[in-house]
Amino acid sequence: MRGMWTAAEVRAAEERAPVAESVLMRRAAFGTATVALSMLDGRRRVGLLVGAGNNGGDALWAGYFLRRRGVRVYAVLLAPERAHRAGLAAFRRAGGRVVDLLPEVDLVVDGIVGLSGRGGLRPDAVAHVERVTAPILAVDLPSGLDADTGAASGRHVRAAVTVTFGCLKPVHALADCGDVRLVDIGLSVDSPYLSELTSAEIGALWPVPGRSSDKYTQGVTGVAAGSSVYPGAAVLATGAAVLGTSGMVRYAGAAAEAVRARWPEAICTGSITDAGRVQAWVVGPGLGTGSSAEAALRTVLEAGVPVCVDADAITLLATNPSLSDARDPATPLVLTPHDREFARLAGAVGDDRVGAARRAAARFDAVVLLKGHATVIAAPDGRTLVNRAGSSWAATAGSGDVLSGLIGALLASGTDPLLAAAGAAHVHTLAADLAASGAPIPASSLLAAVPDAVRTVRALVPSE
Ligand SMILES: NC(=O)C1=CN([C@@H]2O[C@H](COP(=O)(O)OP(=O)(O)OC[C@H]3O[C@@H](n4cnc5c(N)ncnc54)[C@H](OP(=O)(O)O)[C@@H]3O)[C@@H](O)[C@H]2O)[C@@H](O)CC1
Ligand SMILES: Nc1ncnc2c1ncn2[C@@H]1O[C@H](COP(=O)(O)OP(=O)(O)O)[C@@H](O)[C@H]1O
Ligand SMILES: [K+]
Repeated sequence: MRGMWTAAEVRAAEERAPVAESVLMRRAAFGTATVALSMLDGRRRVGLLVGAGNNGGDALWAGYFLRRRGVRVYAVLLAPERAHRAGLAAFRRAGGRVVDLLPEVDLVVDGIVGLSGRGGLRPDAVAHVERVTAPILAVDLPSGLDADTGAASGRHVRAAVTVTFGCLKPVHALADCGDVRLVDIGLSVDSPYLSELTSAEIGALWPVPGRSSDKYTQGVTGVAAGSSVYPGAAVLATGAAVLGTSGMVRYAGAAAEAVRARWPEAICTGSITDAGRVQAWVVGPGLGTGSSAEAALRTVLEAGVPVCVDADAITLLATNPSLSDARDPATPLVLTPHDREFARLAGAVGDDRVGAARRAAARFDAVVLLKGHATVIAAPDGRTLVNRAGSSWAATAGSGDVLSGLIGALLASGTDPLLAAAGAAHVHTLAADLAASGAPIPASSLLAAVPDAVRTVRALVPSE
Protein backbone atom coordinates (compact mmCIF):
# COMPACT_ATOMS: atom_id res chain seq x y z
CA MET A 1 0.00 0.00 0.00
CA ARG A 2 1.40 3.39 -0.97
CA GLY A 3 0.25 6.20 1.34
CA MET A 4 -0.25 9.86 0.46
CA TRP A 5 -0.36 12.76 2.89
CA THR A 6 -1.76 16.29 2.58
CA ALA A 7 0.38 19.44 2.61
CA ALA A 8 -0.77 20.21 6.18
CA GLU A 9 0.21 16.71 7.34
CA VAL A 10 3.60 17.04 5.64
CA ARG A 11 4.20 20.41 7.32
CA ALA A 12 3.29 18.92 10.70
CA ALA A 13 5.75 16.07 10.07
CA GLU A 14 8.42 18.61 9.16
CA GLU A 15 7.84 20.41 12.49
CA ARG A 16 8.23 17.12 14.37
CA ALA A 17 11.42 16.20 12.51
CA PRO A 18 14.46 15.98 14.79
CA VAL A 19 16.61 17.92 12.31
CA ALA A 20 16.50 21.53 11.12
CA GLU A 21 14.53 22.61 8.03
CA SER A 22 17.82 23.45 6.32
CA VAL A 23 18.97 19.84 6.72
CA LEU A 24 15.72 18.55 5.23
CA MET A 25 16.12 20.96 2.34
CA ARG A 26 19.65 19.85 1.58
CA ARG A 27 18.54 16.20 1.63
CA ALA A 28 15.66 17.07 -0.72
CA ALA A 29 17.98 19.03 -2.99
CA PHE A 30 20.60 16.28 -3.08
CA GLY A 31 17.86 13.83 -4.07
CA THR A 32 16.71 16.24 -6.76
CA ALA A 33 20.24 16.59 -8.13
CA THR A 34 20.63 12.80 -8.19
CA VAL A 35 17.41 12.41 -10.20
CA ALA A 36 18.49 15.26 -12.50
CA LEU A 37 21.84 13.57 -13.18
CA SER A 38 20.09 10.33 -14.09
CA MET A 39 17.84 12.24 -16.51
CA LEU A 40 20.80 14.12 -18.01
CA ASP A 41 22.58 10.87 -18.79
CA GLY A 42 25.88 12.63 -19.44
CA ARG A 43 24.52 15.87 -20.89
CA ARG A 44 25.58 18.95 -18.99
CA ARG A 45 23.23 21.94 -19.16
CA VAL A 46 20.43 22.55 -16.67
CA GLY A 47 18.03 25.46 -16.19
CA LEU A 48 16.27 26.26 -12.92
CA LEU A 49 12.96 28.10 -12.58
CA VAL A 50 13.06 29.42 -9.03
CA GLY A 51 10.05 30.76 -7.12
CA ALA A 52 9.69 32.67 -3.88
CA GLY A 53 9.70 29.89 -1.30
CA ASN A 54 11.39 26.71 -0.19
CA ASN A 55 10.49 24.93 -3.41
CA GLY A 56 12.79 27.43 -5.12
CA GLY A 57 15.29 26.82 -2.32
CA ASP A 58 15.31 23.11 -3.15
CA ALA A 59 15.98 23.97 -6.80
CA LEU A 60 18.84 26.35 -5.95
CA TRP A 61 20.50 23.83 -3.64
CA ALA A 62 20.04 21.15 -6.32
CA GLY A 63 21.78 23.58 -8.71
CA TYR A 64 24.61 23.82 -6.19
CA PHE A 65 25.01 20.01 -6.08
CA LEU A 66 24.83 19.81 -9.87
CA ARG A 67 27.56 22.46 -10.17
CA ARG A 68 29.78 20.29 -7.96
CA ARG A 69 29.33 17.53 -10.56
CA GLY A 70 30.47 19.89 -13.31
CA VAL A 71 27.02 20.63 -14.76
CA ARG A 72 26.44 24.12 -16.19
CA VAL A 73 23.45 25.55 -14.33
CA TYR A 74 21.40 28.67 -15.09
CA ALA A 75 18.69 30.03 -12.80
CA VAL A 76 15.78 32.37 -13.49
CA LEU A 77 14.60 33.98 -10.24
CA LEU A 78 10.88 34.71 -10.50
CA ALA A 79 10.94 36.76 -7.28
CA PRO A 80 14.61 37.81 -6.95
CA GLU A 81 14.18 39.66 -3.66
CA ARG A 82 12.46 36.62 -2.04
CA ALA A 83 14.62 33.84 -3.49
CA HIS A 84 15.90 31.43 -0.82
CA ARG A 85 18.88 33.30 0.60
CA ALA A 86 21.17 30.43 1.64
CA GLY A 87 20.32 28.42 -1.48
CA LEU A 88 21.06 31.36 -3.77
CA ALA A 89 24.35 32.11 -2.02
CA ALA A 90 25.46 28.48 -2.30
CA PHE A 91 24.37 28.33 -5.96
CA ARG A 92 26.36 31.47 -6.80
CA ARG A 93 29.39 30.30 -4.80
CA ALA A 94 29.47 27.06 -6.79
CA GLY A 95 29.50 28.98 -10.09
CA GLY A 96 25.78 28.90 -10.95
CA ARG A 97 24.59 31.77 -13.15
CA VAL A 98 21.49 33.87 -12.56
CA VAL A 99 19.91 34.86 -15.90
CA ASP A 100 16.81 36.72 -17.12
CA LEU A 101 15.88 34.04 -19.65
CA LEU A 102 16.96 30.40 -19.73
CA PRO A 103 19.38 29.56 -22.57
CA GLU A 104 19.04 26.24 -24.40
CA VAL A 105 19.45 23.49 -21.82
CA ASP A 106 19.07 19.70 -21.58
CA LEU A 107 16.81 19.71 -18.52
CA VAL A 108 14.71 22.26 -16.65
CA VAL A 109 14.10 22.00 -12.89
CA ASP A 110 10.71 23.39 -11.87
CA GLY A 111 11.17 25.01 -8.46
CA ILE A 112 8.46 27.63 -9.01
CA VAL A 113 6.11 26.58 -6.26
CA GLY A 114 5.42 23.46 -4.21
CA LEU A 115 3.26 22.66 -1.21
CA SER A 116 2.20 26.30 -0.67
CA GLY A 117 0.95 26.75 -4.25
CA ARG A 118 -2.45 28.36 -4.72
CA GLY A 119 -4.14 28.47 -8.12
CA GLY A 120 -2.53 28.08 -11.50
CA LEU A 121 0.82 29.48 -12.62
CA ARG A 122 1.07 33.25 -12.55
CA PRO A 123 1.67 35.05 -15.90
CA ASP A 124 5.41 35.65 -15.37
CA ALA A 125 5.93 31.95 -14.63
CA VAL A 126 3.78 30.94 -17.62
CA ALA A 127 6.00 33.00 -19.94
CA HIS A 128 9.13 31.15 -18.78
CA VAL A 129 7.48 27.70 -18.80
CA GLU A 130 6.14 28.23 -22.34
CA ARG A 131 9.67 28.76 -23.66
CA VAL A 132 10.87 25.41 -22.31
CA THR A 133 11.50 22.65 -24.85
CA ALA A 134 13.67 20.40 -22.64
CA PRO A 135 12.12 17.76 -20.33
CA ILE A 136 11.04 19.17 -16.98
CA LEU A 137 11.92 17.74 -13.58
CA ALA A 138 9.34 19.06 -11.10
CA VAL A 139 10.45 19.64 -7.53
CA ASP A 140 7.86 18.12 -5.15
CA LEU A 141 5.01 18.64 -7.64
CA PRO A 142 4.43 20.23 -11.05
CA SER A 143 3.87 23.90 -10.25
CA GLY A 144 0.29 25.05 -10.74
CA LEU A 145 -1.23 21.79 -9.44
CA ASP A 146 -2.79 21.59 -5.99
CA ALA A 147 -0.89 19.24 -3.66
CA ASP A 148 -4.02 17.90 -1.94
CA THR A 149 -6.49 17.65 -4.81
CA GLY A 150 -4.32 17.47 -7.92
CA ALA A 151 -6.61 20.11 -9.41
CA ALA A 152 -5.36 22.54 -12.03
CA SER A 153 -7.28 25.76 -11.78
CA GLY A 154 -5.13 27.43 -14.43
CA ARG A 155 -1.91 26.75 -16.32
CA HIS A 156 0.53 24.27 -14.84
CA VAL A 157 3.87 22.66 -15.52
CA ARG A 158 3.91 19.36 -17.44
CA ALA A 159 6.64 17.30 -15.89
CA ALA A 160 8.48 14.33 -17.36
CA VAL A 161 9.54 13.41 -13.83
CA THR A 162 8.54 14.65 -10.38
CA VAL A 163 10.83 14.20 -7.41
CA THR A 164 9.12 14.40 -4.05
CA PHE A 165 10.34 14.21 -0.49
CA GLY A 166 9.54 12.23 2.62
CA CYS A 167 6.20 10.91 1.42
CA LEU A 168 3.85 11.01 -1.54
CA LYS A 169 1.08 13.63 -1.70
CA PRO A 170 -2.40 13.11 -3.25
CA VAL A 171 -1.42 15.10 -6.36
CA HIS A 172 0.97 12.31 -7.30
CA ALA A 173 -1.90 9.87 -7.84
CA LEU A 174 -4.66 12.28 -8.81
CA ALA A 175 -2.85 14.22 -11.55
CA ASP A 176 -0.26 13.62 -14.23
CA CYS A 177 3.13 14.21 -12.58
CA GLY A 178 5.13 12.11 -15.05
CA ASP A 179 7.32 9.46 -13.45
CA VAL A 180 7.25 10.06 -9.68
CA ARG A 181 10.42 9.45 -7.61
CA LEU A 182 10.30 9.51 -3.81
CA VAL A 183 13.37 10.64 -1.87
CA ASP A 184 13.63 9.70 1.81
CA ILE A 185 14.50 12.78 3.88
CA GLY A 186 13.69 11.25 7.27
CA LEU A 187 10.13 12.51 7.82
CA SER A 188 7.86 10.36 9.92
CA VAL A 189 4.15 10.48 9.14
CA ASP A 190 1.01 8.94 10.68
CA SER A 191 -1.77 7.11 8.88
CA PRO A 192 -2.21 8.36 5.32
CA TYR A 193 -4.98 10.57 3.99
CA LEU A 194 -5.16 8.54 0.77
CA SER A 195 -3.66 5.20 -0.25
CA GLU A 196 -3.09 3.14 -3.35
CA LEU A 197 -2.98 -0.65 -3.31
CA THR A 198 -0.29 -2.40 -5.31
CA SER A 199 -1.15 -5.00 -7.95
CA ALA A 200 0.32 -7.69 -5.69
CA GLU A 201 -1.99 -6.61 -2.86
CA ILE A 202 -4.98 -6.79 -5.21
CA GLY A 203 -3.81 -10.24 -6.30
CA ALA A 204 -3.60 -11.34 -2.67
CA LEU A 205 -7.14 -10.23 -1.88
CA TRP A 206 -8.67 -11.82 -5.00
CA PRO A 207 -10.80 -14.84 -3.97
CA VAL A 208 -9.35 -18.22 -4.93
CA PRO A 209 -11.32 -21.43 -4.40
CA GLY A 210 -9.85 -23.89 -1.91
CA ARG A 211 -10.07 -27.66 -1.62
CA SER A 212 -13.33 -27.50 0.29
CA SER A 213 -14.93 -24.77 -1.86
CA ASP A 214 -18.01 -25.29 -3.94
CA LYS A 215 -20.07 -22.95 -6.09
CA TYR A 216 -22.05 -21.73 -3.06
CA THR A 217 -19.24 -21.26 -0.55
CA GLN A 218 -17.52 -18.78 -2.85
CA GLY A 219 -20.57 -16.53 -2.82
CA VAL A 220 -23.51 -16.19 -5.16
CA THR A 221 -23.78 -12.86 -6.95
CA GLY A 222 -27.20 -11.53 -7.88
CA VAL A 223 -27.46 -9.13 -10.82
CA ALA A 224 -30.57 -6.95 -11.15
CA ALA A 225 -29.83 -5.04 -14.32
CA GLY A 226 -30.91 -4.48 -17.91
CA SER A 227 -34.27 -3.87 -19.51
CA SER A 228 -35.85 -4.53 -22.86
CA VAL A 229 -34.25 -1.27 -24.04
CA TYR A 230 -30.81 -2.00 -22.53
CA PRO A 231 -30.25 -5.78 -22.42
CA GLY A 232 -26.52 -5.27 -23.10
CA ALA A 233 -25.89 -3.75 -19.67
CA ALA A 234 -27.27 -6.92 -18.08
CA VAL A 235 -25.08 -9.11 -20.30
CA LEU A 236 -21.95 -7.12 -19.41
CA ALA A 237 -22.60 -6.87 -15.65
CA THR A 238 -23.53 -10.55 -15.40
CA GLY A 239 -20.50 -11.53 -17.48
CA ALA A 240 -18.20 -9.61 -15.14
CA ALA A 241 -19.71 -11.39 -12.15
CA VAL A 242 -19.25 -14.73 -13.96
CA LEU A 243 -15.61 -14.02 -14.84
CA GLY A 244 -14.68 -12.17 -11.62
CA THR A 245 -14.75 -15.14 -9.26
CA SER A 246 -15.70 -18.77 -9.55
CA GLY A 247 -18.82 -18.40 -7.40
CA MET A 248 -22.31 -18.70 -8.89
CA VAL A 249 -24.26 -15.89 -10.57
CA ARG A 250 -28.00 -15.35 -10.61
CA TYR A 251 -29.53 -12.86 -13.00
CA ALA A 252 -32.99 -11.39 -12.37
CA GLY A 253 -34.69 -9.03 -14.78
CA ALA A 254 -36.14 -8.27 -18.17
CA ALA A 255 -33.02 -9.24 -20.13
CA ALA A 256 -33.02 -12.89 -18.99
CA GLU A 257 -33.12 -14.25 -22.57
CA ALA A 258 -30.14 -12.19 -23.72
CA VAL A 259 -28.16 -13.03 -20.57
CA ARG A 260 -28.91 -16.75 -20.84
CA ALA A 261 -27.85 -16.78 -24.48
CA ARG A 262 -24.47 -15.25 -23.67
CA TRP A 263 -23.81 -16.73 -20.22
CA PRO A 264 -25.31 -20.21 -20.00
CA GLU A 265 -23.70 -20.66 -16.58
CA ALA A 266 -25.81 -17.89 -15.03
CA ILE A 267 -29.16 -18.85 -13.47
CA CYS A 268 -31.64 -16.48 -15.05
CA THR A 269 -35.10 -15.47 -13.85
CA GLY A 270 -37.47 -12.66 -14.70
CA SER A 271 -37.85 -11.31 -11.18
CA ILE A 272 -35.75 -10.79 -8.07
CA THR A 273 -38.23 -12.55 -5.82
CA ASP A 274 -37.80 -15.73 -7.92
CA ALA A 275 -34.02 -15.45 -8.03
CA GLY A 276 -33.15 -17.46 -4.92
CA ARG A 277 -30.54 -16.64 -2.30
CA VAL A 278 -27.50 -14.56 -3.10
CA GLN A 279 -24.64 -13.16 -0.97
CA ALA A 280 -24.58 -9.77 -2.75
CA TRP A 281 -26.57 -7.84 -5.32
CA VAL A 282 -25.55 -5.58 -8.16
CA VAL A 283 -28.39 -3.30 -9.12
CA GLY A 284 -28.77 -0.59 -11.72
CA PRO A 285 -26.93 -0.98 -15.04
CA GLY A 286 -29.44 -0.46 -17.86
CA LEU A 287 -32.30 -0.92 -15.39
CA GLY A 288 -34.21 2.24 -16.28
CA THR A 289 -35.77 4.59 -13.76
CA GLY A 290 -39.42 3.58 -13.96
CA SER A 291 -41.59 1.98 -11.28
CA SER A 292 -40.37 -1.58 -11.90
CA ALA A 293 -36.75 -0.41 -11.56
CA GLU A 294 -37.65 1.34 -8.32
CA ALA A 295 -39.30 -1.83 -7.03
CA ALA A 296 -36.19 -3.85 -7.96
CA LEU A 297 -33.94 -1.44 -6.10
CA ARG A 298 -36.17 -1.51 -3.03
CA THR A 299 -36.20 -5.33 -3.04
CA VAL A 300 -32.42 -5.71 -3.19
CA LEU A 301 -31.89 -3.04 -0.54
CA GLU A 302 -34.24 -5.00 1.73
CA ALA A 303 -32.45 -8.30 1.06
CA GLY A 304 -30.00 -7.92 3.94
CA VAL A 305 -26.89 -8.63 1.84
CA PRO A 306 -24.21 -6.24 0.50
CA VAL A 307 -25.39 -4.24 -2.52
CA CYS A 308 -23.52 -2.45 -5.30
CA VAL A 309 -25.78 0.38 -6.51
CA ASP A 310 -24.77 1.61 -9.97
CA ALA A 311 -26.02 3.70 -12.89
CA ASP A 312 -29.85 4.05 -13.03
CA ALA A 313 -30.15 2.82 -9.44
CA ILE A 314 -28.01 5.79 -8.34
CA THR A 315 -30.33 8.15 -10.18
CA LEU A 316 -33.29 6.49 -8.47
CA LEU A 317 -31.68 6.96 -5.04
CA ALA A 318 -30.97 10.58 -5.88
CA THR A 319 -34.53 11.35 -6.96
CA ASN A 320 -36.16 9.35 -4.18
CA PRO A 321 -33.85 9.43 -1.13
CA SER A 322 -36.43 7.60 1.00
CA LEU A 323 -35.51 4.43 -0.95
CA SER A 324 -32.42 4.27 1.28
CA ASP A 325 -34.75 3.56 4.21
CA ALA A 326 -35.34 0.10 2.73
CA ARG A 327 -31.73 -0.79 3.51
CA ASP A 328 -30.87 -2.68 6.65
CA PRO A 329 -28.24 -0.28 8.11
CA ALA A 330 -25.92 -3.18 8.93
CA THR A 331 -25.58 -4.27 5.29
CA PRO A 332 -22.75 -2.76 3.26
CA LEU A 333 -23.60 -0.50 0.35
CA VAL A 334 -21.25 0.43 -2.50
CA LEU A 335 -22.23 3.39 -4.69
CA THR A 336 -20.40 3.73 -8.02
CA PRO A 337 -21.22 7.12 -9.54
CA HIS A 338 -19.54 8.90 -12.41
CA ASP A 339 -19.42 12.68 -12.02
CA ARG A 340 -22.93 13.36 -13.34
CA GLU A 341 -24.47 10.65 -11.17
CA PHE A 342 -22.51 11.97 -8.20
CA ALA A 343 -23.88 15.47 -8.86
CA ARG A 344 -27.44 14.12 -8.77
CA LEU A 345 -26.75 12.32 -5.52
CA ALA A 346 -24.58 14.72 -3.55
CA GLY A 347 -23.97 17.92 -5.55
CA ALA A 348 -21.19 18.82 -7.98
CA VAL A 349 -17.93 16.96 -7.43
CA GLY A 350 -15.80 20.11 -7.77
CA ASP A 351 -12.00 20.20 -7.69
CA ASP A 352 -11.60 18.16 -4.52
CA ARG A 353 -12.57 14.66 -5.67
CA VAL A 354 -11.20 12.95 -2.57
CA GLY A 355 -13.03 15.33 -0.25
CA ALA A 356 -16.26 14.93 -2.24
CA ALA A 357 -16.07 11.12 -2.13
CA ARG A 358 -15.27 11.12 1.60
CA ARG A 359 -18.18 13.42 2.44
CA ALA A 360 -20.59 11.33 0.37
CA ALA A 361 -19.32 8.12 1.99
CA ALA A 362 -20.04 9.53 5.44
CA ARG A 363 -23.41 10.97 4.40
CA PHE A 364 -24.71 7.75 2.80
CA ASP A 365 -22.89 5.39 5.17
CA ALA A 366 -21.59 3.67 2.05
CA VAL A 367 -18.42 2.98 0.15
CA VAL A 368 -18.41 5.61 -2.60
CA LEU A 369 -16.43 4.83 -5.74
CA LEU A 370 -16.11 8.03 -7.76
CA LYS A 371 -15.15 7.02 -11.30
CA GLY A 372 -12.52 8.66 -13.42
CA HIS A 373 -9.01 8.23 -14.75
CA ALA A 374 -8.05 8.31 -11.09
CA THR A 375 -10.93 6.57 -9.35
CA VAL A 376 -11.39 7.55 -5.70
CA ILE A 377 -12.88 5.00 -3.31
CA ALA A 378 -13.94 6.23 0.13
CA ALA A 379 -15.35 4.21 3.03
CA PRO A 380 -17.65 5.65 5.69
CA ASP A 381 -14.94 5.06 8.32
CA GLY A 382 -12.63 7.48 6.49
CA ARG A 383 -10.32 4.97 4.75
CA THR A 384 -9.76 6.26 1.23
CA LEU A 385 -8.10 4.59 -1.72
CA VAL A 386 -7.27 5.73 -5.23
CA ASN A 387 -6.94 3.59 -8.35
CA ARG A 388 -5.02 5.07 -11.24
CA ALA A 389 -5.78 3.91 -14.76
CA GLY A 390 -2.84 2.99 -16.96
CA SER A 391 -4.70 4.34 -20.00
CA SER A 392 -8.04 5.95 -20.83
CA TRP A 393 -9.36 3.15 -23.08
CA ALA A 394 -11.90 2.20 -20.38
CA ALA A 395 -13.77 5.42 -21.17
CA THR A 396 -16.22 3.57 -23.40
CA ALA A 397 -19.93 2.75 -23.21
CA GLY A 398 -20.73 -0.20 -21.01
CA SER A 399 -17.40 -0.29 -19.23
CA GLY A 400 -19.06 0.80 -15.98
CA ASP A 401 -21.39 -2.20 -16.19
CA VAL A 402 -18.35 -4.48 -16.18
CA LEU A 403 -17.01 -2.68 -13.11
CA SER A 404 -20.20 -3.10 -11.10
CA GLY A 405 -20.39 -6.82 -11.97
CA LEU A 406 -16.84 -7.29 -10.66
CA ILE A 407 -17.62 -5.41 -7.47
CA GLY A 408 -20.69 -7.58 -6.94
CA ALA A 409 -18.65 -10.78 -7.33
CA LEU A 410 -16.10 -9.62 -4.76
CA LEU A 411 -18.82 -8.50 -2.35
CA ALA A 412 -20.51 -11.90 -2.68
CA SER A 413 -17.22 -13.60 -1.80
CA GLY A 414 -17.20 -11.71 1.50
CA THR A 415 -14.43 -9.23 0.61
CA ASP A 416 -14.41 -6.02 2.65
CA PRO A 417 -16.53 -3.54 0.63
CA LEU A 418 -13.77 -0.91 0.31
CA LEU A 419 -11.32 -3.55 -0.91
CA ALA A 420 -13.95 -5.11 -3.15
CA ALA A 421 -14.50 -1.77 -4.89
CA ALA A 422 -10.78 -0.98 -5.12
CA GLY A 423 -9.85 -4.48 -6.24
CA ALA A 424 -12.51 -4.44 -8.94
CA ALA A 425 -11.41 -0.99 -10.13
CA HIS A 426 -7.80 -2.17 -10.35
CA VAL A 427 -8.57 -5.31 -12.35
CA HIS A 428 -10.96 -3.30 -14.53
CA THR A 429 -8.28 -0.78 -15.52
CA LEU A 430 -5.76 -3.55 -16.10
CA ALA A 431 -8.25 -5.45 -18.28
CA ALA A 432 -8.78 -2.28 -20.32
CA ASP A 433 -5.02 -1.92 -20.88
CA LEU A 434 -4.56 -5.58 -21.78
CA ALA A 435 -7.51 -5.61 -24.17
CA ALA A 436 -6.80 -2.27 -25.80
CA SER A 437 -3.05 -2.52 -26.18
CA GLY A 438 -3.08 0.84 -27.94
CA ALA A 439 -6.35 0.67 -29.90
CA PRO A 440 -9.99 1.40 -29.02
CA ILE A 441 -12.00 -1.47 -27.57
CA PRO A 442 -15.66 -2.11 -26.82
CA ALA A 443 -16.61 -2.92 -23.23
CA SER A 444 -17.14 -6.55 -24.24
CA SER A 445 -13.41 -6.82 -25.08
CA LEU A 446 -12.55 -5.27 -21.72
CA LEU A 447 -14.77 -7.91 -20.13
CA ALA A 448 -13.07 -10.71 -22.09
CA ALA A 449 -9.70 -9.55 -20.71
CA VAL A 450 -10.81 -9.85 -17.07
CA PRO A 451 -9.33 -13.38 -16.65
CA ASP A 452 -5.97 -12.15 -18.01
CA ALA A 453 -6.07 -9.21 -15.63
CA VAL A 454 -6.85 -11.45 -12.64
CA ARG A 455 -4.06 -13.81 -13.72
CA THR A 456 -1.65 -10.87 -13.94
CA VAL A 457 -2.31 -9.62 -10.40
CA ARG A 458 -2.40 -13.15 -8.99
CA ALA A 459 1.01 -13.87 -10.54
CA LEU A 460 2.48 -11.03 -8.46
CA VAL A 461 1.47 -12.56 -5.12
CA PRO A 462 4.55 -13.87 -3.35
CA SER A 463 4.17 -17.61 -2.79
CA GLU A 464 3.97 -18.68 0.87
N1 LIG B 1 7.67 20.40 4.20
C1 LIG B 1 8.81 19.69 4.12
O1 LIG B 1 8.95 18.73 4.81
C2 LIG B 1 9.87 20.11 3.20
C3 LIG B 1 9.59 20.99 2.17
N2 LIG B 1 10.48 21.29 1.24
C4 LIG B 1 10.15 22.14 0.13
O2 LIG B 1 9.44 23.27 0.53
C5 LIG B 1 8.34 23.45 -0.34
C6 LIG B 1 7.29 24.29 0.29
O3 LIG B 1 7.88 25.53 0.48
P1 LIG B 1 7.08 26.82 0.97
O4 LIG B 1 6.08 26.43 2.01
O5 LIG B 1 8.11 27.82 1.35
O6 LIG B 1 6.29 27.29 -0.27
P2 LIG B 1 6.38 27.16 -1.87
O7 LIG B 1 5.52 26.02 -2.28
O8 LIG B 1 7.79 27.17 -2.31
O9 LIG B 1 5.65 28.51 -2.33
C7 LIG B 1 6.27 29.73 -2.05
C8 LIG B 1 5.41 30.90 -2.36
O10 LIG B 1 5.04 30.91 -3.74
C9 LIG B 1 3.94 31.78 -3.92
N3 LIG B 1 2.91 31.14 -4.76
C10 LIG B 1 1.76 30.53 -4.37
N4 LIG B 1 1.08 30.06 -5.41
C11 LIG B 1 1.80 30.36 -6.50
C12 LIG B 1 1.59 30.14 -7.87
N5 LIG B 1 0.51 29.48 -8.32
N6 LIG B 1 2.53 30.57 -8.75
C13 LIG B 1 3.64 31.23 -8.28
N7 LIG B 1 3.87 31.48 -6.97
C14 LIG B 1 2.97 31.05 -6.10
C15 LIG B 1 3.42 32.06 -2.54
O11 LIG B 1 3.82 33.34 -2.12
P3 LIG B 1 3.05 34.69 -2.49
O12 LIG B 1 3.72 35.19 -3.74
O13 LIG B 1 1.60 34.36 -2.71
O14 LIG B 1 3.30 35.59 -1.34
C16 LIG B 1 4.07 30.96 -1.71
O15 LIG B 1 4.18 31.31 -0.34
C17 LIG B 1 7.93 22.04 -0.67
O16 LIG B 1 7.09 21.95 -1.79
C18 LIG B 1 9.29 21.40 -0.87
O17 LIG B 1 9.74 21.66 -2.19
C19 LIG B 1 11.81 20.69 1.24
O18 LIG B 1 12.75 21.73 1.33
C20 LIG B 1 12.10 19.64 2.26
C21 LIG B 1 11.22 19.56 3.41
N1 LIG C 1 -10.48 9.03 -18.87
C1 LIG C 1 -10.59 7.82 -18.31
N2 LIG C 1 -9.49 7.06 -18.09
C2 LIG C 1 -9.59 5.83 -17.56
N3 LIG C 1 -10.75 5.28 -17.18
C3 LIG C 1 -11.87 5.98 -17.36
C4 LIG C 1 -11.86 7.29 -17.92
N4 LIG C 1 -13.14 7.75 -17.98
C5 LIG C 1 -13.92 6.76 -17.47
N5 LIG C 1 -13.16 5.71 -17.10
C6 LIG C 1 -13.63 4.46 -16.48
O1 LIG C 1 -14.58 3.85 -17.35
C7 LIG C 1 -15.72 3.39 -16.62
C8 LIG C 1 -16.93 4.15 -17.16
O2 LIG C 1 -18.05 3.90 -16.39
P1 LIG C 1 -19.45 4.59 -16.73
O3 LIG C 1 -19.27 6.05 -16.92
O4 LIG C 1 -20.41 4.14 -15.70
O5 LIG C 1 -19.78 3.95 -18.13
P2 LIG C 1 -21.08 3.22 -18.66
O6 LIG C 1 -22.25 3.84 -17.95
O7 LIG C 1 -21.12 3.48 -20.13
O8 LIG C 1 -20.92 1.78 -18.36
C9 LIG C 1 -15.38 3.63 -15.16
O9 LIG C 1 -14.78 2.49 -14.60
C10 LIG C 1 -14.37 4.77 -15.20
O10 LIG C 1 -13.50 4.79 -14.10
K1 LIG D 1 7.49 22.65 -8.31
